[in-house]
Amino acid sequence: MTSSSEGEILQSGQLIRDRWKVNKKVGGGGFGEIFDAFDLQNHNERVAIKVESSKATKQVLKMEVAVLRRLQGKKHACKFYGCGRNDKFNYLVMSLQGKNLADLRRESPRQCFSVSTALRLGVQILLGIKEIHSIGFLHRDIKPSNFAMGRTPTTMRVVYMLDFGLARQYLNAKGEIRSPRSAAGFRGTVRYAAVTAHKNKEMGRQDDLFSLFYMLVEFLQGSLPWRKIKDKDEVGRMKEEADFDVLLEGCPSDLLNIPAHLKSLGYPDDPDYDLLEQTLRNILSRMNVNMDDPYDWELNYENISGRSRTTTTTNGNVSTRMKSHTTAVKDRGPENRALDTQAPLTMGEDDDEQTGNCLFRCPPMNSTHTAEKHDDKPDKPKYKRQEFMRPKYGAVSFDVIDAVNARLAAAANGESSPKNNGVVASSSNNDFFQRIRYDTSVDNGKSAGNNVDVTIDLGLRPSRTSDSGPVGGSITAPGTPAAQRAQRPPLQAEPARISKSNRSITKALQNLVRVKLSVGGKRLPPTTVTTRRDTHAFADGSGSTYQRTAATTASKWPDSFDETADEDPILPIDGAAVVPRSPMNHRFPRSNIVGNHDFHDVLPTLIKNFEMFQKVNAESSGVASSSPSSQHNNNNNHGSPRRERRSMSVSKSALPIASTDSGLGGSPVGNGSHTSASSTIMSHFKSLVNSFNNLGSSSAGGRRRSLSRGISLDDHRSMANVSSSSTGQIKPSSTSSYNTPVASRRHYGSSVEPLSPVDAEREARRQRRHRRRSDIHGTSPAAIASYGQRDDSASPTRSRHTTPTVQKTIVISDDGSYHVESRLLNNGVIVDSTPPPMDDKKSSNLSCRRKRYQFLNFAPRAMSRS
Ligand SMILES: Nc1ncnc2c1ncn2[C@@H]1O[C@H](COP(=O)(O)OP(=O)(O)OP(=O)(O)O)[C@@H](O)[C@H]1O
Repeated sequence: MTSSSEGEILQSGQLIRDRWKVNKKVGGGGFGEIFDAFDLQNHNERVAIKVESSKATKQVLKMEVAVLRRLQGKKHACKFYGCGRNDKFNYLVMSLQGKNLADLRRESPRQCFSVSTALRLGVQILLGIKEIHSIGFLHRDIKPSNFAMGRTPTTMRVVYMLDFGLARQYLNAKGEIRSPRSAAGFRGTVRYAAVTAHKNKEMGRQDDLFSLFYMLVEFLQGSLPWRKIKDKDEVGRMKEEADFDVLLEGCPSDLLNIPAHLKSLGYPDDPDYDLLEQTLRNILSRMNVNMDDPYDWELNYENISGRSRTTTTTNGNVSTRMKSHTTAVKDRGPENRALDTQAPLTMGEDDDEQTGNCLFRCPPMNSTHTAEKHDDKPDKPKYKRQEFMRPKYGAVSFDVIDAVNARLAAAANGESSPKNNGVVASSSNNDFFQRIRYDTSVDNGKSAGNNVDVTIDLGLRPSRTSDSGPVGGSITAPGTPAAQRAQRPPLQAEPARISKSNRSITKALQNLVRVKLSVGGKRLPPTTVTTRRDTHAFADGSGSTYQRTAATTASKWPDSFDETADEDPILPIDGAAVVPRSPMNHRFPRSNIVGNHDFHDVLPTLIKNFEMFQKVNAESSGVASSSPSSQHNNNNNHGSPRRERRSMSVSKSALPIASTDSGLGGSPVGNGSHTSASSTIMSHFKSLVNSFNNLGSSSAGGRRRSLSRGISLDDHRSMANVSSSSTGQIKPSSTSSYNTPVASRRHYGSSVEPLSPVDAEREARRQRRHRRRSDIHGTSPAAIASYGQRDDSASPTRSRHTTPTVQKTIVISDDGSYHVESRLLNNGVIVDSTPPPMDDKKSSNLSCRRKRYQFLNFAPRAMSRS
């Protein structure tokens, strides 16, 4: 069989089952092509044949057949004539209808319908949806191009529902509601899909009706605010944050009842179809609209000013009113018709919208009965971007922002909750919390899927910098430039939302893949907070995740039409960019090792780290900390062995610290306090240095050789620094950082302070343990370095051919605080970065593998969950 044109399955004149003679193509969507044909056995009656290639990856016609058969006898369903398949295609023969509603709206000069037409269409569509729900199915792709007017004199004013390819049974054989899946792939068309679909949740009946609501808004306003947005998640966020008052500006306010009702419904709830219908009918009756009044197109779109068609009916324009769609359908040759139906692939199914035709605003209702004309003067675009949104940003994955900020606000306000381990931030911590900046972005990059990055900027500045106000966080919309980010208002912590945050954070963090830390504006490498499957992306039944740009996502046509099939795996369609998010192309494959960390695991650690910073800072200012631990530290004589050891260190490590700053933390420091501060800092340094040594020794033996081979240029430069510091003074360089090569770490450490016999013994024990473990597990830095370059599947032991280098940098801030950055370089490329633990006891207890991931100095509890 040859096609009449490339890509078409049928050709004009072709006979199917010796009964249907193909005339021409009248439509094409994502899943099939629709041909106009003659029924030779039925007085050449015109029929529509929907065909799909038997080779199509996505077979949906079987579902269509199943649903259409069940819908027979319903007012808004096409007549079913037959179906079949051969080795080339599957086909469904049904009654031929007229133009679809997307075409009809586009043909309107204002791209919108009058209120009369829009709401009467709305009533019919509502009833059509009610019909499909009544047979136990959801449509899941409610949109204007899936509704068409009849084409015969008796059907031309009836709306017909088309395209059941994405339908799903929500009732089982017993008529009970099927239990919802915890995660369902996105189905539908992005522009009209309900938020539920955007969230990949199981859709319910209310979601079909929500799509109807969006259709109505578009009918009335001429467009939807997200019509140009390509990103599905962004659209979802816009929908969730939409202010319906603004969305329906100038429309009958009763329409607000529709989303209000739908929002109150959950998956199993029965929508109140009558209430919705009544809402529409009430408006119509208030406007004195008759259901028999002509539709806009029957009046050739004359005088469409938003005024009720009732005025025009008095014009007696009966001939136009009764004009059949037959003509219109006939007029549309394949060259016009084939592609002007709703394209399934893009956000804007309307080509003209995509090419930037400006929007026209539907005149407000109160002008309906006035003589005021709106016809000639195009109104300004209905929606400016984001105008329609509420000023809060907390939708979809962005819940995490509110949640994080609320939690921080709670901590900063001194509230304690079990979730933050009872850690109460003192009022002196407020500065710290105010300076924590959360900056998120949804990354819809080519390979990363719908990940959410959260950058936590720990503004570790001395508290004296009170002039620096709170750092406003911002949300980065996916794919939007920084400029757009800047437009958005700073995130405000909202105590009122704390309880919601507590709930939503876990949910939101399901999508949270990476956390980036930056200290004092310096970005640390990303780490994973949670590695739960990314349910936010397009997930198929097999667990792999797809990214795609197609507007309509389809369910699979099972081999046998299994109505109880629980999964609707999606398949790539129509050349859409599909990137299976396999472990092989995950951008940060190794982050999976980290395990599932809840934010609540992270926060206490942050707070603890901060407390340590505070303590040092307070001591450096000569102010005794009021916290018991600080007092204890000051007393120097009692408490845990660790404290005692640290106290010992203090006495031994009273080395002068030369700093470019006038004093530690900028505070005037007297002799005593200077000693105390420097001692404490030195004790921390000692921990750090020990960590250096430990990691260096962990690369002993053959692997160590490979490490030392790879000292980079940076390393050599930094060795100069080190030698200059080996005089026993730690001298921050102009950048306040030291680069410490592997080969010199031990020397560097010794130069700071020799280990006590106890510490030396402990150290030796730990190194031995460390060596054993890293050899057994292949987690030596060399192995890790290589592993970091590979995908998940790469074996750590493939590291032999690489020349990894460990580069450590101590970054000392002006205020005396510091942190250590550790980088694993492979052939000069940073493959991993791991600040060593700040707590030497902890470090001695943790394996090399664990230490690698201690960006946040994760609490052992959190680590043990990985
Ligand atoms: N029975 C019919 N009579 C007349 N036109 C039809 C009929 N069925 C479909 N069409 C036209 O073909 C277009 C595409 O049909 P349909 O939606 O069934 O295909 P699809 O491949 O599922 O499209 P999409 O992916 O856009 O949903 C419709 O918008 C409509 O204009």
